[in-house]
Amino acid sequence: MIRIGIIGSAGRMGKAIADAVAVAGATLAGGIDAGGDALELARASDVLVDFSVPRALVGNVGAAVAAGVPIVIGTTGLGPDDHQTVDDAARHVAVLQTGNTSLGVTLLAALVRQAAERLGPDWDIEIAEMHHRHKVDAPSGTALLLGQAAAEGRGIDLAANSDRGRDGMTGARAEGHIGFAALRGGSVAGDHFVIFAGEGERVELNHRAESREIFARGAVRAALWLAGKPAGRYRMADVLGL
Ligand SMILES: NC(=O)C1=CN([C@@H]2O[C@H](COP(=O)(O)OP(=O)(O)OC[C@H]3O[C@@H](n4cnc5c(N)ncnc54)[C@H](OP(=O)(O)O)[C@@H]3O)[C@@H](O)[C@H]2O)C=CC1
Ligand SMILES: O=C(O)C1=N[C@H](C(=O)O)C[C@H](O)C1
Repeated sequence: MIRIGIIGSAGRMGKAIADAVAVAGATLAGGIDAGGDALELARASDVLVDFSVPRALVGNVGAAVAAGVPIVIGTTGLGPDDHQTVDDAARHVAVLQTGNTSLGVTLLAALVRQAAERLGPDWDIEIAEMHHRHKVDAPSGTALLLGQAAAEGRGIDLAANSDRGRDGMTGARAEGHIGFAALRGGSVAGDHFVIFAGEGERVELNHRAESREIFARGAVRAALWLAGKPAGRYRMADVLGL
């Protein structure tokens, strides 16, 4: 049986993942939180699942590489340096990094890419998201993942064509940009809205998470799929065959 080690095990997602490991009939190798020994956990695991905080990424990925075990990274709020860290690690072990492990969002990203490509540059793209009051990063990892899908569909660079929050005298909308808006409140597990606004019509593609269970189930599915895979950077679409 495949042994899964959880980083961020006492957190909201860590607890949900532990439940999903049991449901999947896999073995829980253990879990750590702040101050825990990631290398010790990695050595006891066949695969690591990291849903913690961005500042722990370098140490967690380093432990995976040192122990030679694959790692699923679900932590969001990652910056360009973190993505470089992930790319470097993927030369040594199998790494799957994603802002959303759910089946629904993985499909949504494919639909968004297709819509952006087919509708063309005259359609403005806006991405809105709502999450629970405890969430610390914005825009959500999922919103950025969906923005990246839209940018790929359009053949543009997301970082150079984003509006991340408008306030005050912003001027008219920048042509071709992808806009992001973040709402926070209550216990919302994660809602995402991708709006294609054209002249006289709109196309809206949405996803609503009803609980964290969908992310946890997807994370465990990804971990079981990743265990034993050769080094490389993988995506949820690879796991789900989408
Ligand atoms: N990809 C996806 O599908 C999803 C991703 N997420 C992302 O997962 C992450 C966690 O979310 P959530 O569970 O809600 O957050 P929580 O704040 O509930 O949990 C985070 C956990 O990480 C632990 N932690 C903090 N620092 C470290 C460290 N240095 N090493 C190891 N563990 C550490 C915390 O422990 P302590 O209390 O000791 O500080 C805590 O238990 C977020 O980035 C979130 O956006 C969430 C849902 C789905
Ligand atoms: O912090 C959360 O809760 C979530 N984080 C992920 C994100 O940033 O997109 C995924 C999900 O939406 C829940």
